[in-house]
Amino acid sequence: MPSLVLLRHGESAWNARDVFTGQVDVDLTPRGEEQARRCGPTLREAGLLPDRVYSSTLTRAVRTAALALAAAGRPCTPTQDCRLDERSYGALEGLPRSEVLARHGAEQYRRWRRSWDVAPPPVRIGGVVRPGESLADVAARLRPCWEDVLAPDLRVGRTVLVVAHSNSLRALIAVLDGVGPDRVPELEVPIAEPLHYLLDDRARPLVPGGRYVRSLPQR
Ligand SMILES: O=C(O)[C@@H](CO)OP(=O)(O)O
Repeated sequence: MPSLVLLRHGESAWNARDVFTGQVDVDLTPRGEEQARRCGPTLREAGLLPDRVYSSTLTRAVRTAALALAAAGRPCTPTQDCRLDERSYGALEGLPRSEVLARHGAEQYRRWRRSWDVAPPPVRIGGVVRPGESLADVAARLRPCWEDVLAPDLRVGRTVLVVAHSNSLRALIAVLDGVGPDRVPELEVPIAEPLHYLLDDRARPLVPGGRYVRSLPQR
């Protein structure tokens, strides 16, 4: 039966400093590396070693995938797809969350982080303007990745691991589970905790929301 495992990368340097990250390519902290490694045995014990591994193009996701699979005894280089990249947080990237909260207030802060259709403000780098992305924008770029890359692997019964980010995974979950804009704010994806979806042969979830895979207690 097709299995899809979604995994958010381990702690990054900017997660540790509580800074908006978006598409800035920061690396894992030593703690994040350890969190990634711990996912390997968890997947192996759950019988979820993947046939195919996809990640975003950002270092923290690529390295999480590589560290987890090496720790599971199945070293591999993930196939990178930029449609799995974190949302663009535009002008918020690099700002401490506490500063954004204090300057703009709780409601605007919540809209930028967790609404369906409010995009963070654009950022100008050199002469180039990069827009912020709403979750709806992220879902729009993810849908073709789901249809053309992930779902075809799943429909032939493969186990697929996707290593990505807080918001790209929230968008993918919204697409998979058909979560509407009103329930999108409730979606949260914890760091380095594999989320397993068992799917039918048309790659539709058998249990909405999937199930987090926990490691067996240490003996
Ligand atoms: O800053 C970011 O890019 C993301 C992930 O850390 O933040 P949030 O989950 O708050 O949207």
